[in-house]
Amino acid sequence: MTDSPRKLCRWGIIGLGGISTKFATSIIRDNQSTDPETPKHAIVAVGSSSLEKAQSFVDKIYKGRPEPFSGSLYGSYEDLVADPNIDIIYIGTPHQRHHDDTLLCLRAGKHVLVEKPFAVNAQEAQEMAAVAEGRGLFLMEALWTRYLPAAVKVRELLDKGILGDIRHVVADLCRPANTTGENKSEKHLARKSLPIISPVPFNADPAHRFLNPDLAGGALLDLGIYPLQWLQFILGPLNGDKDPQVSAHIEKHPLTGVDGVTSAVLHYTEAKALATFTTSIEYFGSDHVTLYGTQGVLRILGPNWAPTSVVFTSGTNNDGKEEVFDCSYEGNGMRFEADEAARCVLGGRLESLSARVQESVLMARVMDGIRRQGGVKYPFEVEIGKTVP
Ligand SMILES: NC(=O)C1=CN([C@@H]2O[C@H](COP(=O)(O)OP(=O)(O)OC[C@H]3O[C@@H](n4cnc5c(N)ncnc54)[C@H](OP(=O)(O)O)[C@@H]3O)[C@@H](O)[C@H]2O)C=CC1
Ligand SMILES: O=C1OC[C@@H](O)[C@H](O)[C@H]1O
Repeated sequence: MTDSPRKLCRWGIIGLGGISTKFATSIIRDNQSTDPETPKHAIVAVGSSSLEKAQSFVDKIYKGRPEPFSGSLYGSYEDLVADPNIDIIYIGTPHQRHHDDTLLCLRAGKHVLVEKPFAVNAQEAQEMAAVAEGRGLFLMEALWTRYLPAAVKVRELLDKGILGDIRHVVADLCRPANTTGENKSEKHLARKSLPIISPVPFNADPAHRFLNPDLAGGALLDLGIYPLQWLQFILGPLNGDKDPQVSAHIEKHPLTGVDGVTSAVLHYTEAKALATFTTSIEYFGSDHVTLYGTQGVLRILGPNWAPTSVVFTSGTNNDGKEEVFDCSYEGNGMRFEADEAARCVLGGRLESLSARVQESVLMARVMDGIRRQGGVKYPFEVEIGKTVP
């Protein structure tokens, strides 16, 4: 008896900046899954603002590879979505484009994996969900963290009930948006001139997507989504899919007025648990997740977008036995989410159970609520949470 060959998932990629480079590198270079149920990945098309950029993207990704790029290059997203050889499109554009780019792909009949945050507000998120559902297409927010070994371990431990009742979860993520320093990604000029509210004490470029209101910059949508998705991952299932109640404050960034420091308390009323998070693009701060239960404490360590270990302390006094779970992995970790999207698409499933579309809509609603309380509206919104039609 011969084994049946592994299926092949054929990817198209649009928006060829920093994260698309990491994603593409991971799916073709990182150690691939050996699970016979997980398809192999092939990049069959890349679409960019110019053909030259598409060419230099594949030159970079395939440099030193035994196999050359044999797919198609497109100088526009519209051309790429018409390619009949694509199974699924990965969207790596900035926040404010996720809605339009997702609809472009879905309306061309393509399944979609769209970068985080799913959309800039719940109105956009709901429309994306409705179009995917109406056309029977797969749609997933690229919450890559949820597919990493640490998240799989956390789910396993929680399902065993090791914490007793979870009463409180703390998850923060604070990193300075030093856009001319080491975490610089591609810079793009603002399409409008931006008001300079006051000088800031570090090298921050107001046109960069971290800070640019036209690109829905700010801490909440870029970094805050990570702690928020952890809180949802942990408490959402215990809350009967109901929205948590939110109380939030925002300190605006002095340079452009996007959210610079944002804190929220979330009350998961059905779960009878509280959760708190702070996110910032102004300073370097805590990036762990801690779960406090009646029978112990669970710490998820490492930047919480990509944790590499989980530590459980049993007992009711934080004095019990400590158990450390190593959850490290090879490569940059993006291929785990790609594996899941590929399994879904080739298996005929319309969403991933670990990142359901309605949960992305819920998180967009929560973030709208936080921005309403903090008074942060993007220039393209008629009011907070409502994009100009
Ligand atoms: N999962 C993760 O770990 C990470 C996720 N992200 C997410 O990925 C997305 C992109 O971030 P990142 O890769 O850092 O951004 P970059 O600025 O590096 O790249 C974005 C790309 O989008 C395209 N684009 C289309 N319209 C615009 C526009 N108006 N302004 C700028 N770029 C535009 C460009 O590609 P082209 O010219 O080819 O069309 C550009 O290269 C964001 O949603 C971000 O939150 C970012 C970093 C890490
Ligand atoms: O998603 C992200 O994770 C890594 C960060 O450096 C980046 O700003 C953010 O977009």
